[in-house]
Amino acid sequence: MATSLTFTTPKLTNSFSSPSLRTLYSKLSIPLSLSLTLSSSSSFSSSYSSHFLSDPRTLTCLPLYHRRPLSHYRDRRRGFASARADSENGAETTRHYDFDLFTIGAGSGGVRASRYAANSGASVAICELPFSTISSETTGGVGGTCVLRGCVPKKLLVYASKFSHEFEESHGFGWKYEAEPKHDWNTLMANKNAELQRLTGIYKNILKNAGVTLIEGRGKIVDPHTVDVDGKLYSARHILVSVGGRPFIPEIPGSEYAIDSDAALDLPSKPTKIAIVGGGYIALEFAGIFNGLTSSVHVFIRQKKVLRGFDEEIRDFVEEQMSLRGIEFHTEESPQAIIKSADGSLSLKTNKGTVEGFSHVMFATGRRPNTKNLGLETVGVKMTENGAIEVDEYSRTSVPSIWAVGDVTDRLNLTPVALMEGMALTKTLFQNEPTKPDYRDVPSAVFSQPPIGQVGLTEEQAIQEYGDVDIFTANFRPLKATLSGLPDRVFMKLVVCAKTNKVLGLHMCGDDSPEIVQGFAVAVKAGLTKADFDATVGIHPTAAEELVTMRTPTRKIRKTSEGKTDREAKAAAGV
Ligand SMILES: NC(=O)C1=CN([C@@H]2O[C@H](COP(=O)(O)OP(=O)(O)OC[C@H]3O[C@@H](n4cnc5c(N)ncnc54)[C@H](OP(=O)(O)O)[C@@H]3O)[C@@H](O)[C@H]2O)C=CC1
Ligand SMILES: N[C@@H](CCC(=O)N[C@@H](CSSC[C@H](NC(=O)CC[C@H](N)C(=O)O)C(=O)NCC(=O)O)C(=O)NCC(=O)O)C(=O)O
Repeated sequence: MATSLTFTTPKLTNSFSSPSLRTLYSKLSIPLSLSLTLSSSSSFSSSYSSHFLSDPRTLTCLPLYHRRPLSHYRDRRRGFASARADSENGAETTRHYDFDLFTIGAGSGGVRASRYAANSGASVAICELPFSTISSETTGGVGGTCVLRGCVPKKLLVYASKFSHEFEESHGFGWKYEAEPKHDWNTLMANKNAELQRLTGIYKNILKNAGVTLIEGRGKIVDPHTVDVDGKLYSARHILVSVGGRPFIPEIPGSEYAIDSDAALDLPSKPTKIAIVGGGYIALEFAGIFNGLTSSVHVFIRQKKVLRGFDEEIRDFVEEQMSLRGIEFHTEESPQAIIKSADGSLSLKTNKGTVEGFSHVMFATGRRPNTKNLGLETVGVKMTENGAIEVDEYSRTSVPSIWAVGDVTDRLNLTPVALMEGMALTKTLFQNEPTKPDYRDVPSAVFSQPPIGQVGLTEEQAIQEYGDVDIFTANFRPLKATLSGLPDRVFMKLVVCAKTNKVLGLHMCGDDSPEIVQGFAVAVKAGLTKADFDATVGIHPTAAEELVTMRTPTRKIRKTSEGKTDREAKAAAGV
């Protein structure tokens, strides 16, 4: 994480590459008196690129400048004056660059920043490796992790796998089948891959329509304003690194037999029995996918519980519900070796013993920033120990003309956060509006089965930060389970500040949690109180209505005079 950095805040940089001042004024038909005033800022010429001027849509708009009040020009001058400070950043204001922005990596953050920069009038290029479902040093694809190897294909597989539970549920509602429904893996893979091809095409079009130049190849930074793509050099006033991350597999004997999440999304055949190492988002999501598709699933976690960092009750609840669906959890077991038998099956040796007979062993042990061979060390971009690019609050690296967004910075590794960072960067660089991404109350979901949705503080974080909190919980059997006869339950929790009545956190595990929590995240982000929740009428019968009908606190946690919570005080006193 880059929180301890003290880089300077970015200068306002209305920084477009530069046609000559005189030509620009004549094209804009700005009166000489005004142009003289403007020229005193010395950087108006750097405000619009040749691309901007050659765009016919732009030229038809230019006379509008005549009609703008003088204050408009004064405001712009403020921006341009600070653009002069670019020279302090190593960007020569008089130098012509091929592009205002050159982005390396066309994933969520890179695409978002590039197309919004282009929409703001900047000339933009983006480079990306050729498409493949599995990423490598030479393959990637426009769309990046989310679209090609993460959120999207994962969610398609989640949808595929949910049917088996629904078939089971259906019996209690009177459905009978002559034979058990069968799943065809090849159909799923073919349809999923066709969708990925469609999406990468859509993203190429999105870039094209925004006027972004797409260059296929591997980008490498050679100096603070130059990127080499497979031997061809491109200069840019700003360089954005948005290359994301890659799955990380710890080196243990036999790790070459293990698959990662890229491979797990594109297997030639369905696993019969799979070991999944790790207890994070990816591990739980794939455990649900393969369990739903009727593989035998074993999850190995080195902690006592899954999902470190999540609310403790949610951690317990999801593990219990997943176990009830047939997933076997091996807790406090660390992998030591993978052994391949003569029949091709795999065994996983851990600190507690060996489990045999796996067709696949998958590691979901985190992801690492993709910062190798990018030339970052050569130009002096600072990185953390795990290879993440260090950035300030505006996504600026230690080299002033180089910026980074998304997973490569290892801040909050979620697609919507990368989008937010990309948007903020565009505003900072090309809209005269320095903008910091806002990481408060970012909601997130785990598409496990059942899924989790959460926003705001966990109970543990709230106690730490506020001391006195009221906890409201609901743990119930949803209506559907009454006839399905399955042991499915739903858990919900509201964490409320005892002093202000503000809802500090909201957590849910059960069907539709991500969809429900997205809506409630607005309320939490807006700082609404428990009284506001109570004043909202429920929608009946839904699971979500519980969130506005939890009247009595499950527990009230209060700091004692020694600064301990009631709970800690009782534990210390042995009661
Ligand atoms: N739905 C979503 O929004 C999704 C988001 N993501 C994002 O992708 C990123 C990567 O996800 P994921 O891979 O699940 O990573 P996480 O960091 O969430 O989880 C990694 C898991 O692997 C364990 N682990 C790490 N190293 C080892 C090791 N050497 N041996 C055994 N266990 C190990 C960790 O244990 P321990 O807790 O002890 O460190 C942890 O349980 C996350 O940052 C997440 O934000 C991914 C998928 C979906
Ligand atoms: N919420 C929908 C998501 C569907 C969706 O957004 N699909 C995306 C692809 S995956 S999502 C990939 C991700 N897009 C988004 O997250 C879009 C989010 C929202 N629409 C927004 O504009 O903020 C991204 O990488 N964005 C970069 C950028 O927008 O610049 C798409 O392009 N669909 C077109 C189609 O299907 O025809 C669902 O769950 O069904």
